[in-house]
Amino acid sequence: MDAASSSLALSNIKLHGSTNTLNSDQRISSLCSLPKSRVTFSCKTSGNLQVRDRSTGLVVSCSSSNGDRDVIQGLHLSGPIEKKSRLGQACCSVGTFTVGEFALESQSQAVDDKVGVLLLNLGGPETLDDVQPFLYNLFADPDIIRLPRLFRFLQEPLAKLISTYRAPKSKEGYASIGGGSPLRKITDEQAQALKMALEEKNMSTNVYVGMRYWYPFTEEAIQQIKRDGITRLVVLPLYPQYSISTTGSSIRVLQKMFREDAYLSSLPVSIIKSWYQREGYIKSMADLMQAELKNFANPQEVMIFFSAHGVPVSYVENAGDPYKDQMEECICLIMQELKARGIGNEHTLAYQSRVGPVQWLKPYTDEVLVELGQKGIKSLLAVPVSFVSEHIETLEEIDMEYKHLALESGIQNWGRVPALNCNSSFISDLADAVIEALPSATALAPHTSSTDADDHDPFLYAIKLLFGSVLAFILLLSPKAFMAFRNNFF
Ligand SMILES: C=CC1=C(C)c2cc3[nH]c(cc4nc(cc5[nH]c(cc1n2)c(C)c5CCC(=O)O)C(CCC(=O)O)=C4C)c(C)c3C=C
Ligand SMILES: [Fe+2]
Repeated sequence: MDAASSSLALSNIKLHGSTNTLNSDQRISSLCSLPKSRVTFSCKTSGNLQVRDRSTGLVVSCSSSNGDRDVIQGLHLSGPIEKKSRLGQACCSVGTFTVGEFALESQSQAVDDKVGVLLLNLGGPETLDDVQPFLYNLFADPDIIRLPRLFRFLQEPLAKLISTYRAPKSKEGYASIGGGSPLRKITDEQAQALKMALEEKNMSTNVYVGMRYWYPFTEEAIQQIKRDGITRLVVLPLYPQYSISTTGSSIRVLQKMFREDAYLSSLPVSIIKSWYQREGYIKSMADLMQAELKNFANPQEVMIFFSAHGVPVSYVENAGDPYKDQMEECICLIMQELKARGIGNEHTLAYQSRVGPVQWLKPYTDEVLVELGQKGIKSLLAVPVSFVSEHIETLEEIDMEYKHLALESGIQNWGRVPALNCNSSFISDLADAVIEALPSATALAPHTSSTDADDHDPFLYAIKLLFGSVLAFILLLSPKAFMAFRNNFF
């Protein structure tokens, strides 16, 4: 069969089933007129067929909302073409089929397509000796302490100062949960579970963990991705809601690395910036809450208390951080899901873990707990909602400090919803999110050799240093500013 009749066969995809869509007939046709050696057809997931130009990486997706059957029939395949997946949708079985002059690799992926998934997370100190250097990395991040441009040169000395003075208090916290953060272990387990969930959905991937402030650092994960020759990458931050201080900060690191590297700058990447609204996540949260409510003697009387990690108000009001809006919408969705299950408890949202001498999102968790106790609330279910793993702020702050405060304030029955960790419906939903994101992978940034022009201009740098030092000196000499700084950070 010649190239023209192959494109005719591909056009059949569109004609065959009314619900089928072809992203671009023209692109499909032009792909079909390429030499056979350059084109790969692959059946990625149920309902999804992809045609890929091996040389340019150009991918055209054809999707069918009613399963693969139409797509596959449209291609006039011969041979054993389908089997039922667990979800009841048709999917391709392994084998090679002929479409015009082309071979259709009907296994779950083309052989030369190496899909990577990069899980982004914050990272945590593994031993008490790691605490100060971990805090240094955190406070040295310009997305965590946002200094005006003129003061940026103070970032590192300030990080050294704050981390040194905060370390003893943080160490106490980490000591009380066993001497270190459980984050690396849990994130590694999530990576493994995600890889297996993707395999069950016929997608073979390498899953990497990239932490922002501790090992394994994002930079290490990216080096491994390069070594492994990954051809498409999905970036999945393990924060359901987007904040400049979390997902935003990690993406900034990635963008810098990708700009400066020829291989990375042409690697097709898809970033899932937030996923708090996904049905699978909402349902998994509702499942955990429903189960926990059953532990109370009178479940319907329990106040549901969502406690989210705070961010400074200026992030939301001045820098346009969508975190607060996304958090509120997320809570609405969870409560709607519970209502649909006949659970209509009262609920409230507060923000925890504030650090530093600035206003954070209100209301504050500790203040609300006291008020609820005073109002006569007797039963309370705490729901950590900004993070999907157990960590110091669930295990120490909520389970110890806030529980103690609540009981002291008159609340008699206390419960806490566990973090999702490796919950199977949650992990399965993350796998779906990866599969859905993959077709839109495109190159992140054009390759440039260097970026910040100011940093290389010695005159501009000297002026900034001079003015910055004078201003910093005046600020630190102000007794009010100094006291606010000392009381809030340490
Ligand atoms: C969505 C979650 C988080 C947001 C938003 C966030 C913002 C944020 N955090 C700090 C300061 C600290 N965070 C610390 C630890 C920490 N924070 C999160 C999550 C969010 N942070 C996690 C998962 C962890 C790690 C926990 C672990 O188990 O190790 C710490 C260190 C711990 C401590 O000393 O309290 C600090 C400090 C700021 C300033 C900020 C927003 C600007
Ligand atoms: Fe934090």
